Amino acid sequence: MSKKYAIGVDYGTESGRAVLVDLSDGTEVADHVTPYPHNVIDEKLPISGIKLEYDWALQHPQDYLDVLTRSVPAVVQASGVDPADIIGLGIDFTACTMLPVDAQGQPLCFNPELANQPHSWVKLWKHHAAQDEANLINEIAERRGEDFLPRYGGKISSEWMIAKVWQILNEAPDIYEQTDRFLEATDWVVSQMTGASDIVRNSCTAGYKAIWHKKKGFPSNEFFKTLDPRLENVTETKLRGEVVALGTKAGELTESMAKLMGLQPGIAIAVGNVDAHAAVPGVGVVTPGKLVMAMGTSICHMLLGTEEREVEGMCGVVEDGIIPGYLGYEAGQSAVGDIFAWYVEQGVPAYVQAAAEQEGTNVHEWLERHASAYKPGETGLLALDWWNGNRSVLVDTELNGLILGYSLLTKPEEVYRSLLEATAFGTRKIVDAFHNNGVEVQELYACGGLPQKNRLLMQIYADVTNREIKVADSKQTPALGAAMFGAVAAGAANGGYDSIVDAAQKMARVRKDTFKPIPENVAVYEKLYQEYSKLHDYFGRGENDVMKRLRAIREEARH
Ligand SMILES: Nc1ncnc2c1ncn2[C@@H]1O[C@H](COP(=O)(O)OP(=O)(O)O)[C@@H](O)[C@H]1O
Ligand SMILES: O=C(CO)[C@@H](O)[C@@H](O)COP(=O)(O)O
Repeated sequence: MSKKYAIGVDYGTESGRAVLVDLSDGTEVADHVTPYPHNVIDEKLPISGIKLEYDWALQHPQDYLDVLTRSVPAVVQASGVDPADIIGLGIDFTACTMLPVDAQGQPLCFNPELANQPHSWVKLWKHHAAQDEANLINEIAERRGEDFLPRYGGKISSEWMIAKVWQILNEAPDIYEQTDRFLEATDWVVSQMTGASDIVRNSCTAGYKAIWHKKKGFPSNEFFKTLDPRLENVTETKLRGEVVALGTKAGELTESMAKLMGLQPGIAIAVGNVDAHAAVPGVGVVTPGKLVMAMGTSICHMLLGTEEREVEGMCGVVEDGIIPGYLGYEAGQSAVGDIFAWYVEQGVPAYVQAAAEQEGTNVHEWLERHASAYKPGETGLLALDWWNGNRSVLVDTELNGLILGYSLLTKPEEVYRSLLEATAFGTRKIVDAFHNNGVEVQELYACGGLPQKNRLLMQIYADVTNREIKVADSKQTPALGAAMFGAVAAGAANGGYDSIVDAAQKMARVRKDTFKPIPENVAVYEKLYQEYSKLHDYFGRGENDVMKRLRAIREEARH
């Protein structure tokens, strides 16, 4: 039999990338990135120019289709592989990235009559404007003693499906009415490839983002009715659809999409998946004790366990949510690379930019090099990494960033280093929350853009967590994982695999070089972490709500 291949498509925050993978050993034969033409829409709507409120983050669904019709043919062409040997395709996506669609499965924002309504567009995972709804969901769930709350670390996030759906109902009841279904973007894109009239939902986003449970289903109608009588039947109406397990074949590629994507019609299309979750088999992790960090604009922390434990502020624990047969745990930090990007774009003096340009390097690399000259603790700075709120363990999008310890002598590279360290302390909080609550974390695995870009960052993470970090060999780990799920959807009989464990064992690799904790650094960072924890609790657990008061004053000033 000739060699067989699968394609994985990874939908990130700013771009989508396709990778064509050799199924015999996981070699990434070709990859191609399509930046989203509309990127993150957070100021004004396309075409109408209507201004968006603070904390909004939308996307254009056409950008997702563009990735399929640009990046997929590009990898096929670059690889020289015969399309007849490409047997499956899987995708992974940011989540909860959701959209309202009509009865034909078309996004409401494609309708020219609705395109000027912000609520008809895709709400990106980092759309944080449904916090009021999330607060009420949590209050009511707690009052009613809903048993789902502990599975989500005690709090449902404003980033997730139910809060976003409720915000639409509250602020644009006409859009809510005209919505046939609310879909995760990952399920919508899959339906566009399979043409399935009966759209399927994947168990991963249903479980982590829409409070669905393998045995118990969604929360009761009674619960939704208490939230708002208009939501009583939402799970049977606008959230309806069969929920199917990861690795399942959602359907086959249609003739029309095959033509646009340069593939053969009829190949297996796997049900959608989440970027961070796909990355776990992508680095070869299929057993407990190994925390996978998908490190990019944000970090998602993924871990397998054998028992359901309650862990403060985790995003969720879902049976079979990552790898069948295990409980999949997720936690995360809402901004990591985004914080460094903010500093590089908004905080760096002109002389740094000029120096970087003169040396033919970028500003991140310049700052990393200069920050590396400092020893842990030497900057005298300490920061809280809440530039985009706190996802775990506090689950509060209304918290903000903080840097302490400035003096007239503070240098830009010292600030940069303090930001790298702050994100490492945030990760340590998550590692400790799992480990101290019975979900062991022995070693760390890193993938995503950051481990390839910043060695100082990775060494700081090893030192702060006092754990060895293995780095994925793949440059596109979530896409590799998605391709594995595509191969599983195709099945061994067609040259793919029968299980994700088989696929991961054959196709995933980590680099030889690892980041090991340096004992002197560990000791200093332990002291700094204790200080970080004090600040964390003081500003994050209600002792001083100054961050929330500042937000309220800002809102008043804006209106
Ligand atoms: N040298 C660097 N050091 C640290 N962060 C960097 C560096 N270069 C880029 N970044 C950050 O990496 C992030 C993008 O990560 P990447 O994994 O490529 O994207 P995504 O999260 O969208 O998948 C951006 O937030 C950017 O600020
Ligand atoms: O929240 C999740 C997964 O649950 C992510 O999709 C979200 O943090 C976005 O990830 P990226 O930073 O784009 O890699």
